[in-house]
Amino acid sequence: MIIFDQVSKRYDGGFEALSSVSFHLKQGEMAFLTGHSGAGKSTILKLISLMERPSSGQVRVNGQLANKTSDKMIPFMRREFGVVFQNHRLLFDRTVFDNVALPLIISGESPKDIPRRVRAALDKVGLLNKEKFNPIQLSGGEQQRVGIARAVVNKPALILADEPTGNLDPQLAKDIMALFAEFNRVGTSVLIASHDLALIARLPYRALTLKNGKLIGGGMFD
Ligand SMILES: Nc1ncnc2c1ncn2[C@@H]1O[C@H](COP(=O)(O)OP(=O)(O)OP(=O)(O)O)[C@@H](O)[C@H]1O
Repeated sequence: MIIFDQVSKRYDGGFEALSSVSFHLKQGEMAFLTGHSGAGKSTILKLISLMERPSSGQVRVNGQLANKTSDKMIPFMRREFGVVFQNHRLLFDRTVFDNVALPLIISGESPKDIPRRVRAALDKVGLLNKEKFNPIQLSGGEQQRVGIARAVVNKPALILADEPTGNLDPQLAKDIMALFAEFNRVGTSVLIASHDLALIARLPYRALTLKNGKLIGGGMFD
């Protein structure tokens, strides 16, 4: 699903955020990406989501070589995955329903299919009864669930999450991880950047560990 082969990333200004990173996230696998602040976790997610290009090495997502993807193809490739952010990035002037519908509208989904798809996504995260609410009326955990519904509404093959439990208390963080595990059980690949080492240690998933831009653990294929 994701292959990094000797990937380095040097930002403008010369700072090397990643040095020769290699790993393979298999189709249907769920794994964590961990490491200290500034270790390079977000850089890896940005390379996968084509927000950044590698300085050297190869990034493959779903068989496609990301280095060679033309700008025109990027929106099509991005439909293959859903992204979950720590701060939700929800639109507070729209309802929960409208927030979750947004990716479908952007990808040109037929309007008659949108309500059914949005409600299916809200059902999966347990928020079917909150579709008319404004996100401001929801708790932090519920807002994060709306963000997850929005990420999965396009039925992506891959979910990328950047510190999805960063603002949540331990019980809510556990619930959110259980939700990701449920999507993984039905075949979705999941990669979660997190520095919550206690939570990661309790869960049975591989942890790719970064230190100063180098992968120091979990990078082996099997
Ligand atoms: N656009 C950029 N230009 C220059 N340097 C950058 C840029 N983005 C990130 N960096 C640097 O690259 C390093 C890795 O950043 P990255 O955001 O990948 O770390 P991280 O592990 O996600 O950290 P955090 O847990 O704090 O989010 C940091 O030192 C950061 O300052």
